Amino acid sequence: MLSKSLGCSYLEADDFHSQANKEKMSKGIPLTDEDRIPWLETLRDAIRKKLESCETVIVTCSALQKKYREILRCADPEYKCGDYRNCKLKFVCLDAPMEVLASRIIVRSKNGKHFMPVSLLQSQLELLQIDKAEGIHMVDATVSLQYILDSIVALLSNNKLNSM
Ligand SMILES: Nc1ncnc2c1ncn2[C@@H]1O[C@H](COP(=O)(O)OP(=O)(O)OP(=O)(O)O)[C@@H](O)[C@H]1O
Ligand SMILES: O=C(O)[C@H](O)[C@@H](O)[C@H](O)[C@H](O)CO
Repeated sequence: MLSKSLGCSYLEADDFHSQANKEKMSKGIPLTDEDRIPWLETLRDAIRKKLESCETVIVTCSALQKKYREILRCADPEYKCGDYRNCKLKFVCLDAPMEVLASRIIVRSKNGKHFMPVSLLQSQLELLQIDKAEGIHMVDATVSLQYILDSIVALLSNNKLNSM
């Protein structure tokens, strides 16, 4: 929705998972760093290609930990570790309480549309770690999709990302 509204390209991180990672998650087994690092590196390389051709790209990704986001930030060849403000990659966190996320995942898995079972939600939230210094904007994800879209477009057009 956001990429369409901006007229830019879009990458969904789940499309970069290996079959083995997807099978593991569908069995309710949380991924480890060993599983995640090659996945994040492949996604990083895909983002880098977009940046090299001066494209804007929207990426949706459960980049739960700072160290995972650091891998993605390296898609910007000029990124210097910790220099979040000057990094070309900007992060927005779609924030919702566990119960809301759980009910959405349950509906989605009932439709057979996704490999992610609700049993993995707890382990995902336990990993979620955001350092204030990263300047990541939290966007309320309990509201309508249109309102979420408008909030992110406003952050982008006011150049507010990374300026907390
Ligand atoms: N603001 C919203 N209001 C109502 N339903 C929503 C909203 N956002 C997402 N959903 C629903 O929640 C489910 C999960 O959304 P979606 O697949 O976009 O999440 P995601 O962030 O990509 O999740 P994951 O990281 O697990 O892939 C979908 O069925 C979607 O329709
Ligand atoms: O790092 C991980 O454990 C995975 O990337 C997960 O976060 C799922 O793929 C995602 O939540 C479902 O979309």
